[in-house]
Amino acid sequence: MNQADRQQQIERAMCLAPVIPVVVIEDARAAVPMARALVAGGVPAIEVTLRTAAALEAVRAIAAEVEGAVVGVGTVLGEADLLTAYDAGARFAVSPGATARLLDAAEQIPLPLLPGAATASEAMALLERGYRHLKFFPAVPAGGARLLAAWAGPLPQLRFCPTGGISVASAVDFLALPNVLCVGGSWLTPADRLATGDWAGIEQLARAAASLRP
Ligand SMILES: O=C(O)C(=O)C[C@H](O)[C@H](O)COP(=O)(O)O
Repeated sequence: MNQADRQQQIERAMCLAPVIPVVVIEDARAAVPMARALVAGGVPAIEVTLRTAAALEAVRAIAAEVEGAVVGVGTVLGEADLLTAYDAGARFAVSPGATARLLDAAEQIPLPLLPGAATASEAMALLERGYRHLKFFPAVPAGGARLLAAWAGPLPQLRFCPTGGISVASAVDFLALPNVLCVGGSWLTPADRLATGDWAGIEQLARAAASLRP
């Protein structure tokens, strides 16, 4: 898989809905009903962070059992994370930043990577390596929609998924920008709703997120 194919695949995932939910899953048994609720609400691309012991089992279950879901893996820090994500059936990987070692590894694995950038120099370095789709992280603390709007002039080739500190209110500001395809956020899958199995509540949050694009 070449970089152009990877970029096309990641763009497809980013365009499925205005929001990619960023999930921290503690109990893998919640994965399938949670993903079904998100898909039913109109939010099919789901990022499961590698921050918990249950994450990979959750990715495996969603990939195998949830029709319509496009599951990705987040908090990817190195080659081992990329390999385990690929083996678990992930369709894309997301990293908070980028290192040369991570990018070298990503070129060896047929799994599209959405790498994080927070400065113009980081974004330019990724553009040099063929990345046109980036995560902007941490979106709100790093400068919010005003910073991304400022990048649209000198870096018009880049498209972003801002993530980090985004709420429903700030999502609207980001989604109005020409260089934003979607935003990422944890607000669709709150820990308490996952713990109590409130799938109807998660579907409702997904439905509201799916209708966010102006
Ligand atoms: O895990 C990763 O790879 C990250 O980069 C961090 C996530 O993007 C944020 O944790 C999003 O969470 P909220 O800020 O609560 O919406």
